[in-house]
Amino acid sequence: MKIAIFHDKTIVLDHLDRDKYQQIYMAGKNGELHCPVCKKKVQLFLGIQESPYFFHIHSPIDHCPEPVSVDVKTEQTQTQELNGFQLPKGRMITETPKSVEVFRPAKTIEPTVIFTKTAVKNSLDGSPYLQQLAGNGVVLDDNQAAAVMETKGSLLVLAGAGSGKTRVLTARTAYMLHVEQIDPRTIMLVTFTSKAAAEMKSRLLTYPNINKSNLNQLVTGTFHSIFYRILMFHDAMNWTSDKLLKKEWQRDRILKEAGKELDLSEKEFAYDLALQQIGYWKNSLLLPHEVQPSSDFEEKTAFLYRKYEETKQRENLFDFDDMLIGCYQLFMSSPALLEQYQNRFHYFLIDEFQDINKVQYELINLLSGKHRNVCAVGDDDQSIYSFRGSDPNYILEFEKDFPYSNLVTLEQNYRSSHEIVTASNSIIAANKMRRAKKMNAQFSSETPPKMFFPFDEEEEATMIVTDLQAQIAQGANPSDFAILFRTNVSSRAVFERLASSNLPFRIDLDSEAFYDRYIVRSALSFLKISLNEDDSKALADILPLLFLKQAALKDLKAISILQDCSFLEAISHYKTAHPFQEKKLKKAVTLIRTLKHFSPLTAIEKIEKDLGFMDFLKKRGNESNMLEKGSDDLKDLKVASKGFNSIETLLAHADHMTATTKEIKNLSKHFTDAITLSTIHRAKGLEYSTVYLIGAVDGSLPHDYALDSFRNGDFSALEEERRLMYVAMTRAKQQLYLSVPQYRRGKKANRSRFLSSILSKKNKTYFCQ
Ligand SMILES: Nc1ncnc2c1ncn2[C@@H]1O[C@H](COP(=O)(O)OP(=O)(O)OP(=O)(O)O)[C@@H](O)[C@H]1O
Repeated sequence: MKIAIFHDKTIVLDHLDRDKYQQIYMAGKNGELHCPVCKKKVQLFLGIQESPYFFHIHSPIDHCPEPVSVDVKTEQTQTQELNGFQLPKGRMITETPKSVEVFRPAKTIEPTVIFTKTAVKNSLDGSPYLQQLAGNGVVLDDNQAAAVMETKGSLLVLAGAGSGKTRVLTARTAYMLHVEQIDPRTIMLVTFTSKAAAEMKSRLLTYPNINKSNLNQLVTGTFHSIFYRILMFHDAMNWTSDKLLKKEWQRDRILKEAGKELDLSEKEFAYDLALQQIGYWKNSLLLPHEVQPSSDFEEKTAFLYRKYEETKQRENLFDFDDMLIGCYQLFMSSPALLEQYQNRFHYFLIDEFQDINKVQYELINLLSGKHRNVCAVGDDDQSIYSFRGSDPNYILEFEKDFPYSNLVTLEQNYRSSHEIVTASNSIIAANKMRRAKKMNAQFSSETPPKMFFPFDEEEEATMIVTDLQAQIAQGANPSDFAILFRTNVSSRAVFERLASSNLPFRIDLDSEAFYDRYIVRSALSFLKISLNEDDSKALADILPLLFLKQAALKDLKAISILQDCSFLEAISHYKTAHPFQEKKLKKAVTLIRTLKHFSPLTAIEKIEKDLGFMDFLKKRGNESNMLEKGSDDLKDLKVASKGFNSIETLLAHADHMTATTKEIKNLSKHFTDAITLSTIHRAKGLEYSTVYLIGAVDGSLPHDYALDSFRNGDFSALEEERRLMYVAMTRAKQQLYLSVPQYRRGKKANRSRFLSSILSKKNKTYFCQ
């Protein structure tokens, strides 16, 4: 049914402005929509699989006939007869749509190549042990078997997405232990996470002829855990765990202390980004005196880096990066010790080699100096950690440092359908810096990937949650689904929609809740103090935005007592050395007072423009976090605020969401069957039956900062973004949905430039924006 009644107005979907769909959807949820025929409650279906329609809440099968077409130009006076039914009088809210935008149905991404199952030879005659493994369900194809059995000399296993890296590494270890009878103490097996190491060990235990005592002698773990053990063994006094700066806030505290010397504001300077930059320098083996800053931000950060290292040294502390640098320095300063370890380790197996950084690479280079038996397993197309110092060049130029090494390429993708694999292949093929390879799928699915076109982030969230609800109602398990996004902040709308549904979901947020973010909180504090002029927390939050120091807080409180006025009023009496500033403060107070009379969106726009929030953000400039810019937070807040009629309801919602985020962060760890909400980075190595990738538009994926670098002539960041899209797409086994919202952060968005390669010529015309 395409017609419904909203209060006394008739809504005809085909004539409804695109930006109103979400509002009407919410009206339906709130019981404000009615059937024009039977007058019972209806809701708007806003999903991915079908175009929107109204449905009766209590009977999914519409029993009322659709009234015939409505003449939208007719101004209705009393009543109107439609198909024999009387429709309520009243004006239609949709007579002339503002925009010509119509709902675009989801688009199927047809594969460009027809599926032909590649005959995969399972190398059973190669080795009786591999036959035994196959008997145990661990079948290996020819290339996998080669990667398992080539144990002498260095080997690069270029393993495409879903090609069975883990299976290969585990089988290779078993093969070395059982068939080649290699002493487990001479093998070092490095994984990307300690969970991966534990999983590999427990899998190995199920393999024939592998016993626990053998496994216990194997040196396994992450780079950090392995090299920390070496340090502890040789210099336990200086490396006890109580000296480790485990938490980010501990490192942050040292940095902020150092920042006082430069008069850097705790709130305004992006200390999180500075910590990340310091980690990058350390992982690239750049000591403080070797850093060559290329911007004002880097200059300040280089100063903080020097101070940070001095503090650690003085207080005898260390951080995670020091574990690797410390070990590297230990080997460099003690050739005898290095030789001892070179004699000890004969074999190195390194997983996720594409994410190796300089210090890790140098350590392996040093330790393998004698035997050169390095087996590196990785996929250059999945290198996504350059901000931490990882560099795909190590995999691209492996043969340079390990001459005479062998290469095995794993191109069978056992995870994803042919339709997903071909789409992913087309996308990644556009990267220049990569080793050529092409994945082949093992099965075809009935359901090729789909692109869908929500109006904006809000509708995107609604459409996904509607789809999830339908699929779970039909028997799918919540854990089959993942919703992936580029940055934490882009998960806001979908988080909110899931939180108000009854679907179980988990989220691994490594940042604060959206409404707790500095810029968002500050903007909301203006609204709070407008409602309650004595809100001291809100007062403290807005001071930097009024270009006042925190020290002013005490004075303002004193003024409010002495002059018996509110905290807000006190600002207008505040004396500074500059009359022009005092005048500005007075004007600001008048403006803040008026905010409560506006809608949340208008009020935020006033904060942005009339209160000089935008100037503040500009001044913050490149010190703000590159990835999650403050000005973007304000845009996101404006999108979120559109759904609220009053400032009170927006503020209540923000409080509720902040509390819910904390609750879900804690609770969701215990959920075993839940939908996953995750950044693409965190989803690396994982797989799900169905993946929804949100925000497949320029500015989101690829991220704005990569587009900026590209404009400045550097294409490497853009290539990393393309790899991120590739990683996201290849997490899906059966079904992949790419969301291309038409508006993002209140502005018209262009579909991600990466998608061009999966659109046929016809489709390209269709998508021209
Ligand atoms: N020879 C094989 N036959 C059938 N299934 C296989 C084979 N090898 C691996 N698989 C299966 O394929 C899936 C993907 O394997 P795995 O997770 O090891 O891939 P990966 O190379 O680590 O992927 P990615 O790098 O994309 O995370 C797993 O479900 C695994 O059990």
